[in-house]
Amino acid sequence: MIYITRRERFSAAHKLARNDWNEDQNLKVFGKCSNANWHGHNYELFVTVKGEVNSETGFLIDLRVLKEIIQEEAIDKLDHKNINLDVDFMQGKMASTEMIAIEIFKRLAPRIENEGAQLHCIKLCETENNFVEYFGN
Ligand SMILES: Nc1nc2c(c(=O)[nH]1)N=C([C@H](O)[C@H](O)COP(=O)(O)OP(=O)(O)OP(=O)(O)O)CN2
Ligand SMILES: [Zn+2]
Repeated sequence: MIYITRRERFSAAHKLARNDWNEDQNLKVFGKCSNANWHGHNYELFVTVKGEVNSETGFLIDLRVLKEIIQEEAIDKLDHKNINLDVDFMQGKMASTEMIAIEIFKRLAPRIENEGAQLHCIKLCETENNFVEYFGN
């Protein structure tokens, strides 16, 4: 079993607020990230894949293929977008780092399985101080 990781980056806008809560409730829970305070982050995404090395190619997965999958399923959808408003797979969900990581995992896992490997972890850094890791369960 070996692990390989590809890093990508995207910039996106968001806010943290529930439509079914009033301004005070949102402010209390989400603070400066809530209500009218749209703001952006330069996210860093680490996609870690696991599996066996193919003895002929020496590859677990071709990193060019992994790059293409991440680009199509995540970066094209998220980069320079408003996560709350523009991103189809985030509709009806909080635009938190946790939820974005979970949704990215769900989108990438089947594509990576088609390549004969397994998605191990999505690590998503929202700021230089805050990141989440999701392992699929
Ligand atoms: N559990 C979560 N909590 C918070 C999330 C999140 O995604 N999951 N997100 C945010 C906000 O998006 C906010 O923009 C984070 O910014 P901030 O707190 O300013 O983070 P910094 O790392 O830049 O702040 P420092 O105080 O300098 O560490 C809030 N909570
Ligand atoms: Zn934020």
